[in-house]
Amino acid sequence: MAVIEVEGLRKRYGTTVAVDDVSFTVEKGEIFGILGPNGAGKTTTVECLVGLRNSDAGRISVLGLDPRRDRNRLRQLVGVQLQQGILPEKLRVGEAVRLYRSFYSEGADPDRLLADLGLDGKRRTAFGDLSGGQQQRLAIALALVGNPVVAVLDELTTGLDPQARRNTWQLIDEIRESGVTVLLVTHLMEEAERLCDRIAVIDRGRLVALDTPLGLIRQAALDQELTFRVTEPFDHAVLAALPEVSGVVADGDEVRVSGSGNLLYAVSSALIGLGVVATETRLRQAQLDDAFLALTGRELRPNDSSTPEEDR
Ligand SMILES: Nc1ncnc2c1ncn2[C@@H]1O[C@H](COP(=O)(O)OP(=O)(O)OP(=O)(O)O)[C@@H](O)[C@H]1O
Repeated sequence: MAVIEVEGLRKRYGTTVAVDDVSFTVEKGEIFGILGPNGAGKTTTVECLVGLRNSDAGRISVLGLDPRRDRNRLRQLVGVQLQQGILPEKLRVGEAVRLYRSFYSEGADPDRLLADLGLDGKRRTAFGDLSGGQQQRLAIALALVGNPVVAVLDELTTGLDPQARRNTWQLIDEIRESGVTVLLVTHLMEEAERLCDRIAVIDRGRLVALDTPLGLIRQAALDQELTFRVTEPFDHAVLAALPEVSGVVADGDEVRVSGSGNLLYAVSSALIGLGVVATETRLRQAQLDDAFLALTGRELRPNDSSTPEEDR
């Protein structure tokens, strides 16, 4: 069942086309990623979805509701954590969660939620005194306090150190297990690959591809690369003639074979047939970032440009 339907979404700011004819659907219970570089139009897309921004054209349905017309009803059903959740520095954690809880007719127990997010010891701590990781967890708590059917999380782990990032990912897994549909906006390849069931790749406002992480890699039809060392020279033409092989390059005793399909099996069998012993064998499969580069012609920004903050 589709929880979110977007058809032909367009949004421009003056002469900048931020979102250009984007269409996708999000199914119940999935973690759906919107992946793209800075300025790709990700935030604008989700802002339109949750009724924070009016689109110029297109049709949006979230849980059967129109975000513009039914914004108040939708607010009860969709939890939103947008970039840089800004709270007053002096607002305490417990106060913030109770305040947000009061916006909903039904919702989570604030104390239980804080305990679940590992913030129960921080109830009396001011927002400004939290670490980056704790601020993120509070932002997630605020997005979940209304027991939403759909959670929209924008740049969830930007600025977190690797450990805090992994903890947050674990949390998202748990949110999904509780039945919440998650729309995750990210520019982090690893995050998208680790968490998302399907990913919409957006570049310069346009939807470039939409598939599972593995499907995106397959769509990009990228080669694998097999590297090994040999103790004695052999006839490379035997490997080059294999249907799985697209190229063979030798550098001293190191051989690099690129290709597709069951490359490892095909090359290993051929080497055994030749009586050649291969050592230090390594197989490099294409990753999502290779697929992104192949699909868009450019790289995402390096893993994370912001300064990681310690998760105290
Ligand atoms: N309020 C605004 N007024 C004018 N231009 C805007 C506004 N908000 C976004 N833009 C422009 O629209 C384009 C898409 O921006 P958007 O924030 O949606 O992208 P994004 O993919 O979320 O990027 P980021 O990850 O940097 O937030 C960019 O060129 C941006 O400069």
